[in-house]
Amino acid sequence: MEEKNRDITQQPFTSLFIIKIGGNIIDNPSALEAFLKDFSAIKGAKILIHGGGKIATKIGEKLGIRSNYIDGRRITDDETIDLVTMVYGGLVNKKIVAQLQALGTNAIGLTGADANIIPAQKRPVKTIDYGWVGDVDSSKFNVQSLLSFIGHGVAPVFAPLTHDTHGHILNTNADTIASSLAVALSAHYKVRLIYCFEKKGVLEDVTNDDTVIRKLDKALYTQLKQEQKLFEGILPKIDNAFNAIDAGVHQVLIGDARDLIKNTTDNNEGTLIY
Ligand SMILES: Nc1ncnc2c1ncn2[C@@H]1O[C@H](COP(=O)(O)OP(=O)(O)O)[C@@H](O)[C@H]1O
Ligand SMILES: CC(=O)N[C@@H](CCC(=O)OP(=O)(O)O)C(=O)O
Repeated sequence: MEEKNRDITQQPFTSLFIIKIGGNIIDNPSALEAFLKDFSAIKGAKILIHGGGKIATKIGEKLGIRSNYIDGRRITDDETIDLVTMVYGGLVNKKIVAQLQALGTNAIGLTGADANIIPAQKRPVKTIDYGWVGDVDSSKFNVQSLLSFIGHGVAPVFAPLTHDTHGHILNTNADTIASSLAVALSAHYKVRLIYCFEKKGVLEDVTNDDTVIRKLDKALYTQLKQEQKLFEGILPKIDNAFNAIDAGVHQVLIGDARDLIKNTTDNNEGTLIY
């Protein structure tokens, strides 16, 4: 087929890096700058998903909006959804996109509402009312526009926001968006999902960066949880990582944002989930 007639949404089965960056890095300007330089240097298809929970909490405090979390999910009432829409969809997303443009990477900032890429369901109230929090199902994602951006060499940058298809923005955990996008795009690309944070990987001893667990399967995960060596944010991150692997994502890694370049190669650092 002639190149000019090639349907760019029909991708050859090549590699795609889906990279998630968390709040501790975003909140540190020099760490973020170094990370974005490395992200820019990655050749080929790539998507960035950012969090920003820490920044939303800080700005909320200045505005008199208190943050409450249950099981790692922010209780998102009316004023909190406005707060996170401004912080994730505006401040954080647009600053990252502008920095990437300055580094020569053509990026487009998106929420899940844009191009209807991530329709979500407001979490039903059972014992806890999470408010405007969205649960996602990767089989409902509309990835055609994403494929088109990627096919044109544009890197999508996602804020952790989705929508309920009835006009409301929903707050969705960034780790979950990353794993679900990885699943949705695995039909089109060989996906490597990389969770970047401030530690070397999943650690046997959280206070010692020399104790990286290089390979983590479910049996070892269960054992480490029983030994109480894993707690807080790393637990939902690992759960999301296993969900991705179970749903056919080629590779999932949890590692240090500073090791991003190494973690795009087979000579990776960090923790490989399998
Ligand atoms: N064994 C462990 N190895 C690595 N991190 C751990 C471990 N146990 C608990 N953690 C905590 O999990 C945190 C990562 O989760 P989180 O703060 O949600 O990251 P992010 O905001 O980057 O997504 C680490 O900063 C660390 O405090
Ligand atoms: C529902 C829910 O909890 N959403 C998260 C979204 C941000 C996030 O995931 O940020 P990090 O990756 O930096 O933790 C929140 O508002 O904190």
